Amino acid sequence: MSFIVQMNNISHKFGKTIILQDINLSIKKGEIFGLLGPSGSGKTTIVKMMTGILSPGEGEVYLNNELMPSLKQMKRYGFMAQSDALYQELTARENLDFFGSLYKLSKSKRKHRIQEVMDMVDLTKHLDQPVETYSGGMKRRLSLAAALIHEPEIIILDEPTVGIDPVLRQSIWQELYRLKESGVTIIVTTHVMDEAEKCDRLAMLRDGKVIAVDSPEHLKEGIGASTIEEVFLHYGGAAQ
Ligand SMILES: Nc1ncnc2c1ncn2[C@@H]1O[C@H](COP(=O)(O)OP(=O)(O)OP(=O)(O)O)[C@@H](O)[C@H]1O
Repeated sequence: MSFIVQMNNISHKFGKTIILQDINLSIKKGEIFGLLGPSGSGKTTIVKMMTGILSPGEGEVYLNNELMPSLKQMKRYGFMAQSDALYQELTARENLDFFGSLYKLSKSKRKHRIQEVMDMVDLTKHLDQPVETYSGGMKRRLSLAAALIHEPEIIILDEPTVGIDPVLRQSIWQELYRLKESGVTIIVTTHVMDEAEKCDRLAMLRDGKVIAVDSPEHLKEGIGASTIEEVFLHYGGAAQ
């Protein structure tokens, strides 16, 4: 089995506070891997380490068997952060063109990809509208489009559907399934149980520790639970 992302014995402190303790995670190519845990459990810190934005105090992160941070590997990621990193006064097209140029895509490639990713997130009609006129949900979808512009092999989404209505949430998940079908590995953080159910495998986090890792079905079967919430409570997690 080849793993696209590996985190080995990761521990981390901010000041004197221990934030992560002995994290070991192996993510398979082409799976949707969820990090589920309450606010402050360390999800964002973990994904920042995966992308190489943050170096762990102890332990190693490997992407495609290469030790992170590696500039070459960093380009293989698309990262959709919690707060939208968009230029409000620019149009969607200008924003995407800018992100595409950061990844050194040619002008014609950018033009082609802008059309493709905007189709994916159903925003083509709003391409030439300034982002400040977008609704919150539209901004989230545009952020997803921006994270996909360079055709990344791995996409990391930090709480992608926070503040998004159920219909849009569904459409973002449909998009994630389509990406998975095309071989993209998807890593998603969430504190929402029903979203966790949609992942192929799930790591449950509490206080900077991994308390369980498996598919949602196996996690439930293992303890005879009918919901992921029950599993989380069983392993010592807190309610949302
Ligand atoms: N730069 C920092 N300096 C000090 N403490 C930090 C820093 N970044 C995060 N923390 C702390 O680390 C802990 C884990 O934070 P993290 O953002 O990884 O959690 P999270 O699970 O993503 O939470 P949320 O769901 O609220 O985003 C929190 O207690 C947070 O206050």
